[in-house]
Amino acid sequence: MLEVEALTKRFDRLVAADRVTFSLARGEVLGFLGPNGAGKSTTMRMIAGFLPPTSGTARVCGHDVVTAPIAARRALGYLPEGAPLYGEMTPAGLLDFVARARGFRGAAKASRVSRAVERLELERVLHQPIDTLSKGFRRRVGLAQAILHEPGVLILDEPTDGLDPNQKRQVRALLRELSANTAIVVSTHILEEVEAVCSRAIVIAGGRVVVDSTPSELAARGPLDEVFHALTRPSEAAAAEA
Ligand SMILES: Nc1ncnc2c1ncn2[C@@H]1O[C@H](COP(=O)(O)OP(=O)(O)OP(=O)(O)O)[C@@H](O)[C@H]1O
Repeated sequence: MLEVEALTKRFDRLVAADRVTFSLARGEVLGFLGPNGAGKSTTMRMIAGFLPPTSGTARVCGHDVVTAPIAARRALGYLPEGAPLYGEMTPAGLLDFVARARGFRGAAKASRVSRAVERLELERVLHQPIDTLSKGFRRRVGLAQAILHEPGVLILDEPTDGLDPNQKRQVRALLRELSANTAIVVSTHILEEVEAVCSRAIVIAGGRVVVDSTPSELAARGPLDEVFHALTRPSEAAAAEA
């Protein structure tokens, strides 16, 4: 479903993502872990077609993000960091707009929108401007637009950021449900989230993949926060890469 090949992004002298390589099958939920500035968002933005790679590429359901960006975007749902949305629109208006942009009309459009509204429990805020919603609801509107067309690949940049514990649990359950037919990449700072929803875990530090493993293999190395700390210290990251 998703193949990422030596994806690299340079910003002047900084290499924000350095030959990031992995692939992901349907049914897998990949936790993308790493400290602030590790290169997670940069990598996700390149996969989602929002940032051109300096070199390397990714294929979404077989479509190359560099040479076939429109086909790749059709097959992908993306929740950007912070979920920038059109604040003056209502969730109802935004989801209608997104469904139209995705090519749905009439009854198909209505059913896609109502399914997304139901899954993210947006009924009671549907007609309120997005700017006036709580952070958690804005995040849920962002998730609703990402899953509306039931894409083969979902790229979610910190999907549970700003959600209260009940909402976190609901979103994690939704991700498990969606994963049956989807390959999902989730970036997070929350280590227990990786154990709760992910079948794979990649740790990225200094733009490089330092571990590609499973949450249980990581947990077997010791308490997850200590393992994470050890892996992402600059000297350890360099050693793991060497
Ligand atoms: N447009 C840009 N121009 C210059 N540098 C950038 C740009 N975007 C990101 N960077 C830099 O690239 C590096 C990786 O940033 P990125 O946002 O990918 O990290 P991250 O792992 O997502 O961090 P966080 O967990 O804080 O969201 C950082 O040093 C960041 O400052």
